[in-house]
Amino acid sequence: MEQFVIKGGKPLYGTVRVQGAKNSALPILAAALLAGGVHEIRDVPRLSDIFVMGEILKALGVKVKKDGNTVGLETTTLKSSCIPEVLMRQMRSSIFLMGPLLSRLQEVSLTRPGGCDIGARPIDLHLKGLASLGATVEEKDGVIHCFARKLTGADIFLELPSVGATENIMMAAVRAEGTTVIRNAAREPEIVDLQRFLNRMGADVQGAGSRIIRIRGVKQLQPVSYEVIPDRIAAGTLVVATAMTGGEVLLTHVVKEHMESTLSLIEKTGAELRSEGDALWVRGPSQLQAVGNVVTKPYPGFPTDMQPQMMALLSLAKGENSIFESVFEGRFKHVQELIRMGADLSTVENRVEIRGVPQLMGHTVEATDLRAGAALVVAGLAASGTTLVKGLSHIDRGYEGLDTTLLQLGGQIQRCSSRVASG
Ligand SMILES: CC(=O)N[C@H]1[C@@H](OP(=O)(O)OP(=O)(O)OC[C@H]2O[C@@H](n3ccc(=O)[nH]c3=O)[C@H](O)[C@@H]2O)O[C@H](CO)[C@@H](O)[C@@H]1O
Ligand SMILES: C=C(OP(=O)(O)O)C(=O)O
Repeated sequence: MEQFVIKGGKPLYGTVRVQGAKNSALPILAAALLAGGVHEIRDVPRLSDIFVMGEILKALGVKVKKDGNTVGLETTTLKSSCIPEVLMRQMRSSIFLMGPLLSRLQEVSLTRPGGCDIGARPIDLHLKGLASLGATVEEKDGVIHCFARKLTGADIFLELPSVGATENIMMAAVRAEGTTVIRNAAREPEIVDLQRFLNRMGADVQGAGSRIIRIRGVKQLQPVSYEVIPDRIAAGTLVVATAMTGGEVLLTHVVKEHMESTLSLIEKTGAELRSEGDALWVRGPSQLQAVGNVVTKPYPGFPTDMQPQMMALLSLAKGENSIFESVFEGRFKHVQELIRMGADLSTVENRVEIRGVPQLMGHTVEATDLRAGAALVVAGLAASGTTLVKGLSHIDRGYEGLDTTLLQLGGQIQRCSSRVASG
């Protein structure tokens, strides 16, 4: 087992390029199945979730070729519509294969997806959406079998603006007969990126980024070469780390407009931010200030994927804050770990009250999910003494070489096997 050994208290300085977006790359790799031929997807971050997506695609018959951050897919050879359970369990994003397989092969068999333990994360909206397009959905002994000789456009209202359900329905609808309208659609930038990718392949999708998405079915799609957008959560995590350590960092490959809610909160803590083109300059304050109540919301609200990192930051802010988690009911597993590091936090249902402390202290802590892990790393960078962060498999799901990136910025972080670190 590996862990990070972090010697805290050193401000981050330097320039770093932000990775491509995990949450764009995963649905786009799945969407490539919609068109037979050779696709090239660029700026794909090297993450364990991307590796798993590659393994699933291979298991379905696709030829996958990786060269650095470029993934080549030969999808003509797609032959299976059955996703192995062992791979389904490894991540939530395995669910993205449903829409494309149903569209291309008229059927898909899979089990419920795995992923981070941050809540129940049902898939009812995905299944209802596909059923509205004419698919029959049957579940027996834990296996979901979904089939449709023909998919037909429909008017679909999502009870919640689910990111994954919006994307799955978009992918299933692009080759359906007629027009599909998704109402109360999620508006995340990654949905706009998926629309751009689908349209580049020849689809007719309009409205992503707004509450209503219209998809006019087309007969044929072509393979394409495409570059995914920058990762707004990876960028936000580095901004938080800079602000917490009182450092000064220039991030490149950033779309600032995708980060408005995160950046406006971080600015309120006293950090200075300036942007030009795709560059974002951050300087941390000598003392972080409280911002009041923070509530996670679907985009354009403050993202749940930044909540744990923001909690680490506010733990050091002068005054009192609270964070209300409105998206996932179980996304507070980092709270106990931050308390071990000296944070003054108390939880009441889905709200955490944060009373700022002058200093966090190094401790041995465990990442229980991806962003909880990111929060513990940024806390460790700012803390006095040494922090050991266990559970790196969670962090590696979403950050490409987080340790290498932080080392490049002068952070004192090392990836070690637990035996070496404790011996
Ligand atoms: C790969 C990817 O893009 N992952 C992101 C995506 O996850 P994901 O697409 O899984 O998240 P959703 O937007 O679907 O989930 C939002 C809420 O809807 C609920 N829900 C969802 C689907 C469903 O069928 N039924 C249902 O009740 C969920 O339990 C949750 O409470 O959006 C989340 C919310 O921004 C982010 O944290 C994840 O990083
Ligand atoms: C929860 C996350 O991702 P996923 O939906 O892939 O589990 C995340 O990126 O923080």
